[in-house]
Amino acid sequence: MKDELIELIFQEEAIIFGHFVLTSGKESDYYINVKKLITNPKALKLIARLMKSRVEEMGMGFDRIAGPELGAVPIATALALETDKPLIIVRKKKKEHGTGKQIEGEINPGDRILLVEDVTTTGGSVLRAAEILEKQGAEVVVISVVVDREEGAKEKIEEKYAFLPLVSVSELFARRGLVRIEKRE
Ligand SMILES: O=P(O)(O)OC[C@H]1O[C@H](OP(=O)(O)OP(=O)(O)O)[C@H](O)[C@@H]1O
Ligand SMILES: O=C(O)c1cc(=O)[nH]c(=O)[nH]1
Repeated sequence: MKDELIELIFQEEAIIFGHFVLTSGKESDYYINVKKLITNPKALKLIARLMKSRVEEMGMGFDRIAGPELGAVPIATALALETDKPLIIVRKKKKEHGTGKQIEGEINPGDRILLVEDVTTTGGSVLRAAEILEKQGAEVVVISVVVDREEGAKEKIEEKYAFLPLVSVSELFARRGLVRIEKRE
């Protein structure tokens, strides 16, 4: 399944080259456009199945699945359908009207959460979501991501949580026989 995902990433042109500014403000000469995968039913199903089997292999029990806006929402939804576990969506900021909520979905104190993300670079975005969930009494037990860019997220996340990337960027580059000149700061 993992090889199939790596193939799809190239087939769907979910890795592109050029000059990109990232969420963290860092700059990069490549970009993982996971949106290409999460809008493709075949790829989305594959991601959900792979995440489910990897989490099961770890033997990690969880009660709910959470995904931060935006990229993780389809992934968390597909995984909720695959596992029959309830879904939680974490907004980037509180809704400014209506319910005023930042979290959609129920959380009971002590609920064990599988938190998913599309891409991790510094890990800042997913760790912010984890903090928001924990303020509501949840316990984040594992963070799973489709592609980890290996730019510090793993080290930061593993200070507190189990981390489960489906694919790391070095595996993508190795598959294509590409050599990364250097990691940009
Ligand atoms: O690990 P980090 O350094 O925090 O970077 C990764 C984050 O950047 C992207 O989000 P983006 O802000 O592009 O949001 P989107 O999903 O709403 O497009 C991605 O979806 C992660 O959330
Ligand atoms: O760090 C980011 O913002 C980022 C990097 C990347 O490769 N893809 C993405 O969607 N976001």
